[in-house]
Amino acid sequence: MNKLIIIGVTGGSASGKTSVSHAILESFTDENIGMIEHDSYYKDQSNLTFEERTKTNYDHPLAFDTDFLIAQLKELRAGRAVDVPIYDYANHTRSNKTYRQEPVDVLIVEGILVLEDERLRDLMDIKIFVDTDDDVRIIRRIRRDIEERGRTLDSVISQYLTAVKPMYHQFIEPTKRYADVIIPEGVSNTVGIDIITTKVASILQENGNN
Ligand SMILES: Nc1ncnc2c1ncn2[C@@H]1O[C@H](COP(=O)(O)OP(=O)(O)O)[C@@H](O)[C@H]1O
Ligand SMILES: O=c1ccn([C@@H]2O[C@H](COP(=O)(O)O)[C@@H](O)[C@H]2O)c(=O)[nH]1
Repeated sequence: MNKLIIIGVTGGSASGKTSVSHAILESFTDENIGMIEHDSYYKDQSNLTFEERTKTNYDHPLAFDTDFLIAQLKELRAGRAVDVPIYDYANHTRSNKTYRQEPVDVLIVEGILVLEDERLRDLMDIKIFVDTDDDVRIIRRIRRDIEERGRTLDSVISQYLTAVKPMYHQFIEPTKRYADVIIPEGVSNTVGIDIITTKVASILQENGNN
């Protein structure tokens, strides 16, 4: 069995983490590569009313069931498939659906707080921080949350000021110190993406995965 390579991709909300992760995935069309989002492990809140769920701080480490993510990463590392929960952003809770993630050679683990937990960091071979200015991120988030996550302009602004911004400065931005690579401007930074894919290819070769 090949050794699993785990790549952590973090940065603030709407910094471009998903776009960077997809760019890395697309560079390895022949390899066995996959991606897991930390957001899939937001805690189940089906015991709360919708109104109560809107008040949760989704940018705090305690909003996530990181123990479950770590357990599933260890299963994948042991060569066993896992059933990843599917999160429902519009209803702010875990759906009752899952998807099957088979064991892979390279796995990207993406999310705002994936470098915050030391146990998660210790599982990673490469740690990436996508660094995008706050004003660009809020503009992108307004558009995305209204178009894709069922939000109003007022709710996006209020959530940004009360949770997203303060939690970014308290918990996310400080994890930049753990990153091996910082990618300013995300997916537009083609040199940064090339450097990462070259490194991944070299680890795969060293491990004899090809
Ligand atoms: N470099 C970029 N230039 C323009 N738009 C971008 C860029 N990177 C991401 N976006 C857009 O910004 C939004 C958030 O990007 P995404 O990669 O999903 O960020 P994250 O995963 O960090 O929340 C998406 O609508 C995406 O298409
Ligand atoms: O129910 C929820 C769960 C999460 N959020 C917000 O999502 C972002 C993280 O996703 P990105 O794709 O990295 O932006 C986080 O900032 C939470 O505030 C939510 O609004 N509701």
